[in-house]
Amino acid sequence: MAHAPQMLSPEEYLDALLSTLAPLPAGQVPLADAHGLVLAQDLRARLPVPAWTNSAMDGYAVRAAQTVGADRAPVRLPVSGDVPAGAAPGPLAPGTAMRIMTGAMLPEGADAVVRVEDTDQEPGQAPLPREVEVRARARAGLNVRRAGEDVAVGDPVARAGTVLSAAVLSSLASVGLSDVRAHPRPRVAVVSTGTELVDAGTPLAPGSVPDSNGLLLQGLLAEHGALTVAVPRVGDTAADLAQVLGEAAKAADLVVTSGGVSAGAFDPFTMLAASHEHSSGTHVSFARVAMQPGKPQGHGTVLAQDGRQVPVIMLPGNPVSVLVSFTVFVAPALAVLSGHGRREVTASMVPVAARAAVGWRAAGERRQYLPVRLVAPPDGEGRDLPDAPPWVAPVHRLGSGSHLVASLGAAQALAVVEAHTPAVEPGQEVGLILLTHPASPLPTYPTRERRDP
Ligand SMILES: Nc1nc2c(c(=O)[nH]1)N[C@H]1C(S)=C(S)[C@@H](COP(=O)(O)OP(=O)(O)OC[C@H]3O[C@@H](n4cnc5c(N)ncnc54)[C@H](O)[C@@H]3O)O[C@H]1N2
Ligand code: MOO
Repeated sequence: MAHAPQMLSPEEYLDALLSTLAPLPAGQVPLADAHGLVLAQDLRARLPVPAWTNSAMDGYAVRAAQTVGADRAPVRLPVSGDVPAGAAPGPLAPGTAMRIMTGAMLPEGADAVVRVEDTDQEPGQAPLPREVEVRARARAGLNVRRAGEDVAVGDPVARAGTVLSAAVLSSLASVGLSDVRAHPRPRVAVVSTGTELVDAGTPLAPGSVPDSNGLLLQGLLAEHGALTVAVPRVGDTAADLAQVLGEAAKAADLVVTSGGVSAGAFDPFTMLAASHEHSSGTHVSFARVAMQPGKPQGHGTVLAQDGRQVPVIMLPGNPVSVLVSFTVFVAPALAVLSGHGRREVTASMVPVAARAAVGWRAAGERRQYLPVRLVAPPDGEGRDLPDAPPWVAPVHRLGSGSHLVASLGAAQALAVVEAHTPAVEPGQEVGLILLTHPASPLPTYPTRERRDP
């Protein structure tokens, strides 16, 4: 009798997978194309922010000393000019005020801005008045934004490893940068294996199945900032698989496949590994990982038609296994390719705490990853505590069954239950990994028991 090899823990398998991957080489990228990329250099400000001292309000630039007592007895000042945003004003003549707009450069000699509301002038469009009555006392610095008060030239603004978020990009533009060294977005080919697969919406012949994993993986890749470059489908022969993999890998930094990695008599990856490994240039190894779903896994390299060896991650075919395996293995692999450090990537995988609102069956010797939704706390359970852990419930009464694809859309997160947990009891603490785009609003699947036909 064949003995199954010992199972690896998810951490052991992830470690083995990540040790084969390196960040994609960084290049110069215009800021407009860099959203979501990982910065590959430390950056300092080339401009101060604000670039010049300017007004925080629409109003009148003055010398503060000339407004002393204006709160009790209004002070009338001649208006010597107008400063719209973008203008470079001349100096403020002593004893006068200049009308100024928000963001416009403060004239030399002025040290405060009186809001238009604190004068006799109406806010909004109006011709330049000859005089203004100031009705509030301005202290030096009132409504003035000083040059360099946010950052000065040479101040550090971002470190290598920073994700170029919308806010970071705006900060880099403000300090005078136009492009940065960043790691590119990983280009990924998705390969669905299985002769049973047909396009979504195609009338089903007996035995065939709509290809949902292709769409699932393509969407997950987009949600994780990767580019999908090919989505071929292949039947269950090793020769076809080798050909499709080589073609798909051509424009890719990574190939992700689903299906064909278990013990089935027609599983093409196992056939490929057994018979074609050396002639096809495919080098893959398989593991059994102590997780449910997602036990059979594989990774290695495939020979692309352009001669490169391209990493491949092979996921099991069951759809829930694909979502779970993507979250636990592919997402960290993409993070490493994208330029994140391995230690930081593995640290980010630690689940947060949650509580089970209902009980469910655990997964024996395997760690369970169960699709859940966030629910209201059961009556009387810490509803008012601001930092109370969220409560969760399975999206489906059949729990973590790896085929429950139709209810997967209701999942907001995966509950993580350690191996050898006899069962999850109501109120028990479990781990929680939030999904990238949790479903909202929440359907409940399904509400009634069904009898098998
Ligand atoms: N004797 C054993 N059988 C199985 C074992 C085992 O250890 N011994 N492991 C089971 C586990 S766990 C899993 S997970 C599956 C993994 O199987 P494969 O990776 O070989 O996947 P397939 O057999 O190709 O497909 C499984 C299932 O998923 C459906 N599928 C596949 N691709 C798609 C797709 N693109 N879109 C939608 N659905 C897809 C497929 O039709 C099957 O129903 O093996 C168990 N068996
Ligand atoms: O481990 Mo399989 O992924 O149960 O379904």
